[in-house]
Amino acid sequence: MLPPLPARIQLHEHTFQPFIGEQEIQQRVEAMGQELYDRLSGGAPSFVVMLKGAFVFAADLVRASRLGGEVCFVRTSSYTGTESGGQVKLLLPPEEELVRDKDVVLIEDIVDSGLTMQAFLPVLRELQPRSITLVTLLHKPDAQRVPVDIDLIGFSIPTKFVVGYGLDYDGLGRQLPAIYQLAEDY
Ligand SMILES: O=P(O)(O)OC[C@H]1O[C@H](OP(=O)(O)OP(=O)(O)O)[C@H](O)[C@@H]1O
Ligand code: HPA
Ligand SMILES: [Mg+2]
Repeated sequence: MLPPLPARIQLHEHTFQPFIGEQEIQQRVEAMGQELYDRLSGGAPSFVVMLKGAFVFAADLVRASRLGGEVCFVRTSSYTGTESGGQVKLLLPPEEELVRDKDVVLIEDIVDSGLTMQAFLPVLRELQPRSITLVTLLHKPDAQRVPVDIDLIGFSIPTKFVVGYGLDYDGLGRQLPAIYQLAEDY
């Protein structure tokens, strides 16, 4: 038998405590899938998944949406520990033919400072998609430093560092099935 999820998780030097449970996440993602289906009128968009953080959310959301279309992956990186370095590196760019003239559903795990989206959205727009629908599982409204137009938000959360369900702290914690938050202030 598998052990239950622990009430405290130690990643590197920090302790994390339960924040959003597996069931609550699954229920919200199912509802988001339904909303996405309605917004796109059951069409066939291109899903663009932001690696690495969005890989778990995207896997659940694309299935929950019942939509057609292709899935592609891009990768950006800007975080060390709990801080955005401010410099957003594009490590894997989008496939042009999956963006040009397509309805793009951009899947993010979190919009925090907004700097990743501020850097990446112009890259996407340059390829002239027909439309962009930005979906994020998590949003930290009080931490946002630049404006970002988000079409669909799973959970608005306070300004505390979180891990799990794809999100990491210095590479660790992505495979946790629930979302945990930093137990201490930072
Ligand atoms: O709004 P922001 O403050 O820019 O933060 C959001 C971005 O930060 C994280 O990515 P990260 O750079 O950690 O790369 P990762 O997805 O590989 O973890 C997260 O996955 C988002 O893409
Ligand atoms: O709170 C967070 N947790 C993990 N990765 C992140 N990237 C931006 N904010 C966060
Ligand atoms: Mg990260």
